[in-house]
Amino acid sequence: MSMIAAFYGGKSILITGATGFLGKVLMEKLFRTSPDLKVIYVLVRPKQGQTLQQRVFQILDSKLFEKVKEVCPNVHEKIRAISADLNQNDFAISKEDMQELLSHTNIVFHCAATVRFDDHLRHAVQLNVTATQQLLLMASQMPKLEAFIHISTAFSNCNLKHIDEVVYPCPVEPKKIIDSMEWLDDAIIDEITPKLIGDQPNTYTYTKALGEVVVQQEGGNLNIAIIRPSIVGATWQEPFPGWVDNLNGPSGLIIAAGKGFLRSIRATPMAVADLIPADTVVNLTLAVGWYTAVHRPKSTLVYHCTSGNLNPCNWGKMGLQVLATFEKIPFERAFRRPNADFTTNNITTHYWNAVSHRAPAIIYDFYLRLTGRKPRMTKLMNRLLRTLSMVEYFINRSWEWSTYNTEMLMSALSPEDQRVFNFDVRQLNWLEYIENYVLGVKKYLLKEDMAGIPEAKQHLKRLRNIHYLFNTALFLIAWRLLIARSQVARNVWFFIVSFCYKFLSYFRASSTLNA
Ligand SMILES: CCCCCCCCCCCCCCCCCC(=O)SCCNC(=O)CCNC(=O)[C@H](O)C(C)(C)COP(=O)(O)OP(=O)(O)OC[C@H]1O[C@@H](n2cnc3c(N)ncnc32)[C@H](O)[C@@H]1OP(=O)(O)O
Ligand SMILES: NC(=O)C1=CN([C@@H]2O[C@H](COP(=O)(O)OP(=O)(O)OC[C@H]3O[C@@H](n4cnc5c(N)ncnc54)[C@H](OP(=O)(O)O)[C@@H]3O)[C@@H](O)[C@H]2O)C=CC1
Repeated sequence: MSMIAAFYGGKSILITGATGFLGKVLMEKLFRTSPDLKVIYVLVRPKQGQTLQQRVFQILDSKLFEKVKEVCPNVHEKIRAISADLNQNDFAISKEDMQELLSHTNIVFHCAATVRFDDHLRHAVQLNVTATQQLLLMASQMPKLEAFIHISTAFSNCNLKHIDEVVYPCPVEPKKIIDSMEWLDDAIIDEITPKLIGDQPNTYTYTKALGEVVVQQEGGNLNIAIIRPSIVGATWQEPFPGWVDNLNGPSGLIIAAGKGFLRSIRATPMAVADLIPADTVVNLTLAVGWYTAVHRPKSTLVYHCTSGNLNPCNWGKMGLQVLATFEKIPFERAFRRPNADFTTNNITTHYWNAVSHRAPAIIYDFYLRLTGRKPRMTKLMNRLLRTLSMVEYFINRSWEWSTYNTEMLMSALSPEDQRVFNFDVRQLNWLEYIENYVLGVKKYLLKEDMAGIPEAKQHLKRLRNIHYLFNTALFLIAWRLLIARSQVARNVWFFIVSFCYKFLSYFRASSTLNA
């Protein structure tokens, strides 16, 4: 019997960010392994004209939860959606709901965050710092609380090369930042943002670092742990391989490469691609929840959930495997044949951006205009280039994350828990994982049918022929222009033609003799 699964039985669990990528996988695993848990409270905001209930039921009715329905048929009754906006005071939670949360919650998993790299500092601070502070305040009023698990990111200190499982101090105290956001106007915030974030690449990593300091400073007597995942990718094994439902991290770029939009990417092939599957993160998170509640470590422990030091894979290997998978499992209606390449040089990056990204987009938009349709490719390409510029920082560097706490926890688990809540990334076969990832992107993100693969392959063959035809025509035109202008080119041309003629004459003569 799994001790961890048994621990969550009968518990009331509060999850923020349950409608997000990681939150959904976390809920799924909890319901599947501990179907006798009492209730999961999820803080949700109404969105896109859907009520809370509709949002939550839509998640429960998705493919991700198919296995849950078998072991926990009454899953709909065990989830309680609470209307909340983490940007508001007291999260805009009603008094009754707040009372219920405060008096019943046993475990808190704080996953909600803004994960956009370009978010305005005010918003990023509100969600990643102030909301964390408020949640801690709420947690301190929960008499039955056993553990508070905060999800951060391994990149919260990415200005360092070697990162230990400790909370690093920030140059400016989070409290001062929170206060200043209240009275500074947007223009001034824009102006001081680069100075404040210093050597951090964006407001996301900066505010996640501040959030950790808040957790450490304001955790009081709570039993707290911090989890730092690196780049969270599709699921490895559970509930099935390759599940992913948003474009963050590599997923959007895999689509862009598979559809033929992405041709070149400024990345260091030997840099470590520190991906970590979503189910691995969730298994560690649940194990940490159990350990923190049962063993009550004296200080706040930080757990790195990374792959680079235990089972490294680099961007070069990952890119090649992604491309190899497109051969077997192509995406439908590709714009061009998938053929993305890595470059490390600024000049070649600009060159390929102009030649392989912008020029085809402009030509295609021209064609769309000519045929009376709305141009859209340039806009899409600009968005892709913007995304590339945002992720460049992370794909041209390698980091070393120590994993003592994570390894300590692994050895503290029973063999059964090590199996059910496996977070040993050394067992991961990257080639298999990446293939399943690409397949998952096709199935769950693009919602493409496997039956369409032969047609997609045909389409790629047509694109290849068009490509050859286009290149041949381009070469002939260029050559024709050259021999019209240059005596040297003309001489070379006459030499080639006379050589071919002589060769043919010789061939014809020898075949006549043989006959
Ligand atoms: C050889 C091949 C190799 C390929 C593999 C290479 C892999 C490299 C991967 C590197 C990843 C590095 C990640 C580092 C993560 C750090 C760790 C964390 O904690 S970070 C935690 C993780 N956080 C992150 O990863 C956040 C990163 N993302 C961002 O910060 C922002 O998306 C942005 C600033 C990049 C673009 O902002 P903006 O231009 O304002 O665009 P919006 O977002 O507002 O979307 C507008 C519309 O476009 C749509 N769409 C969007 N992207 C794509 C796409 N790629 N495609 C297609 N469509 C896309 C989107 O659905 C939307 O549609 P609609 O709803 O309007 O219909
Ligand atoms: N994905 C990754 O690569 C990595 C993620 N992480 C961390 O993991 C955690 C989860 O990330 P992930 O699941 O990928 O992120 P998502 O963007 O998929 O999910 C974010 C969640 O936060 C919720 N949220 C955002 N704003 C509010 C708000 N104002 N009020 C209430 N809820 C809100 C979202 O709700 P809604 O659905 O309503 O928008 C959503 O449920 C984050 O803390 C992130 O920093 C760490 C490392 C890497």
